[in-house]
Amino acid sequence: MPDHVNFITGNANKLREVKQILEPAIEVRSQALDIEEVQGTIEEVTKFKCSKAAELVSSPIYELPKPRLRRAHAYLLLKVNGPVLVEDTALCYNALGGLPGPYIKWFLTTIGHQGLNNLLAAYDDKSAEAVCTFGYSAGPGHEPILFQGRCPGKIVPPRGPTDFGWDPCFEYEGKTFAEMEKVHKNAISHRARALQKLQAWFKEGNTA
Ligand SMILES: O=P(O)(O)OP(=O)(O)OP(=O)(O)OC[C@H]1O[C@@H](n2cnc3c(O)ncnc32)[C@H](O)[C@@H]1O
Ligand SMILES: [Mg+2]
Repeated sequence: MPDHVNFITGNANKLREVKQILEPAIEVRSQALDIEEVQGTIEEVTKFKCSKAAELVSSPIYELPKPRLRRAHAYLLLKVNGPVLVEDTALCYNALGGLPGPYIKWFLTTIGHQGLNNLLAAYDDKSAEAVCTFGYSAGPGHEPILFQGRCPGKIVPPRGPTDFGWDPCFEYEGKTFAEMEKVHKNAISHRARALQKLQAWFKEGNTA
């Protein structure tokens, strides 16, 4: 297992949840970079974001794996790119064939919680899936490896605190994500399910 990951995100709530799930076993370092996001499938969006992050990020060389540390004094000012971890979150309505999907951020920003409900006004089927896709890249030129977690639920009028995205509108087993204790959400969420796969992959010895 690596002792840390470098999670690139501009979203403080995501970072908090990833820390709560991975630490203390794996330290979560972070850089807030605004990474360009392309159109495409959930997987394509995450892969592009991950490759871009690996190119853009730069860490001081003293964060390199131990063997390189020996010459640290001479190279303290050098920078390296990657490895990086990124994540993209989608909210997929079954009645809408998976939309808004990876474009949920723009829908939420533009039409808000009520709008997210109104989109389904013409349908009886209010079911949805929260999808979290992590991308891990060892550095520029390395193909990102994806770890995806899905959580089934349904879209409801907002209930609970409004501090994180669409949490108030996504109900899972009778409670919206916003109404749940954080530990409860972090045990069953799309993000938790994706991170379980990442943890299993690290445990197999893949530290890249
Ligand atoms: O820098 P990045 O990591 O891209 O952060 P972001 O906020 O831009 O995140 P996304 O591109 O993945 O867009 C996902 C949208 O869904 C929201 N979101 C992500 N995870 C969520 C969760 O667990 N519960 C509620 N809303 C969430 C988030 O606030 C965004 O509006
Ligand atoms: Mg984003």
